[in-house]
Amino acid sequence: MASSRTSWADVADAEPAPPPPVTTTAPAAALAPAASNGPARSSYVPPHLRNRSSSAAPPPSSSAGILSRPGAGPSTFGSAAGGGGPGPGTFGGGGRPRGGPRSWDREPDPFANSDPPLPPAGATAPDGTPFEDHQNTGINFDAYEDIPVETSGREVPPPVATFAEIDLGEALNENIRRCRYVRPTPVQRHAIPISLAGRDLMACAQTGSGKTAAFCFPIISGIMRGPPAGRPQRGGGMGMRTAYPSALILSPTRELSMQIHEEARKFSYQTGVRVVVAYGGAPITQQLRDLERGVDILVATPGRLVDLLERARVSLQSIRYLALDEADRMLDMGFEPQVRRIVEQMDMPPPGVRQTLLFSATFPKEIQRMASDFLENYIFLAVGRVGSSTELIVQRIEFVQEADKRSHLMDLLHAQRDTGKQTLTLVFVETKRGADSLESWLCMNGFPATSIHGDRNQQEREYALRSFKSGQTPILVATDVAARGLDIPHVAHVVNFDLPNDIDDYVHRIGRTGRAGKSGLATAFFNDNNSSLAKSLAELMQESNQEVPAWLSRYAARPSYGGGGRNRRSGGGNRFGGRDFRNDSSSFGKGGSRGGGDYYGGSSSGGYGGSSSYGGGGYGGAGAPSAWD
Ligand SMILES: Nc1ncnc2c1ncn2[C@@H]1O[C@H](COP(=O)(O)OP(=O)(O)OP(=O)(O)O)[C@@H](O)[C@H]1O
Repeated sequence: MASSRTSWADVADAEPAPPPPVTTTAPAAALAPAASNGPARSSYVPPHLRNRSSSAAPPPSSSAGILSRPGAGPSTFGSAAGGGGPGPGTFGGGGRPRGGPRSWDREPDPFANSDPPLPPAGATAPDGTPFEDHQNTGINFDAYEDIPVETSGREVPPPVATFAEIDLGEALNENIRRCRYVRPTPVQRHAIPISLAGRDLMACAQTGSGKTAAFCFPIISGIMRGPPAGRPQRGGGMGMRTAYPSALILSPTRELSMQIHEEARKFSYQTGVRVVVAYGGAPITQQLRDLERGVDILVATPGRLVDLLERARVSLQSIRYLALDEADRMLDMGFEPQVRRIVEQMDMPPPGVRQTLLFSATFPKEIQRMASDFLENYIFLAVGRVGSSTELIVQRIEFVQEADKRSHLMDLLHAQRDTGKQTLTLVFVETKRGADSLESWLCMNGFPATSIHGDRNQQEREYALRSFKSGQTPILVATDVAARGLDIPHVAHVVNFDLPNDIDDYVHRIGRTGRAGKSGLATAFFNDNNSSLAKSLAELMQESNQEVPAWLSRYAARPSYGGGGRNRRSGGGNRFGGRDFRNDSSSFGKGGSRGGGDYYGGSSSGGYGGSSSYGGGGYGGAGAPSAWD
């Protein structure tokens, strides 16, 4: 892998470069406060200088200082110092912790628990080969080489082949090395240059293909180089302070927000960029304290964010970057009202002023159309077919009657145990009650299991996830609350004990295995109750080069099966939905009516929002505020 080493050598040897010009399209209006820095502001070090020694820090009137963020004004930037706010150094401004520019030395090391421990740069493996060759063991980038890529939109920036080709900044490059990322994945190759060029992006790429880094890297890099964020200032009443993040990353579940936060903290380690997470089910006081220390990137679930906005503890007026992970989920019926409220009805700068990045593995056309309200002159990127599953996942569909499911699962688990390999198995069920009961039954039968669903409190959910990840309980029974985004190493087998109603949910569920180039196995129990999924399932399997059982093809061929429900693939003439909806002459434009076209809506109660498995602080069951998380 000579090319990999080359890219790392390039990264490692790079001289610290002077701050390059800001490449985003954020408006470059003059930053008035820069000229009137008071004493408090003199202690402020912009993010792009925070990874340098204090002697190297130029005065605030550097190139970054002539740029403004949206909504920035004298009252936003630094007024805390003069207006009864904290004194010098109390709030480091822009999220930098207290103290001088070297204060990141005290930043907890997010790589401390790396498993195995990270060897020093340049270390060699026992066989004498460079360590880089052994990093991310099992990553099979060749699996991604022939992947079809579609981009559309005006003036699409070209992709890159290595991280060294992209000027992300020295500190971020060092963190990429610490993460042991040798080469960008395909979605990163395309998405990072597009985002760095300041363009809005709707990106679709298969599960486990590195989308988190694809949106985090440009955001962190842009914040490091861009104008300083506003410091927390009084404004919330009762002497409370309002935080002004520069970037907002929204995700649909608490666990996914926590995971993105952990990832983003690694990527931004020692860059001076501060990442804070806010999600429901956890005490808000700690989150408020974190926000008061300053925040550049806020990762949040919609419900908790609305709470913080209503308490005036967060303002979105300084947002330069908005990212929606699992964007199709965030814009479907369950979440759309809250997301619109956050993005359109609060104080967030409009599209074209902020930069908006939407990512998911699935992107139904109707959701694309809706998403276009949030974007301006955007680029559509599809890496692999939209909504397809990776060929790295071997999919097996077995015909199992409801009454036989448990014994069938037991057979699978016994067979797995007989191989002697310690693997993690994720079992998806439809209901919260079903999850509890299957968990107990497995435990009674000698298979250590735990469960995660919306009726468990947050502590229990987090404990379950930790216990599963560590292998202490190698079986996790889950509802769809665990279907999206979670990146759990060593999940070798996903079992769809109950199949979902929607093929996209199936794609996300099985995507918990076969990640980052590793292979995985997904087994589904199919019976007459799942007949409406037959056609889309058979199509998906065919497309992923999987063997489709003859009986499933027969089910799929029946005219009464597979054509309805929420299975957009079966909408006819629109297989895979892997196209930019703007290129589809039959699509209705911005502002067109909803509910037509190939929307897989069915009834609203049958849509995502109504699934009983999402409830109780998760997605919300029927009638519950789905995103109050
Ligand atoms: N360039 C890279 N080299 C090696 N590993 C990578 C690289 N980029 C990301 N990864 C790893 O790949 C795994 C999957 O990444 P990530 O969770 O971002 O996938 P995703 O595309 O967001 O998946 P999903 O659609 O399920 O949310 C993670 O463990 C991540 O650390």
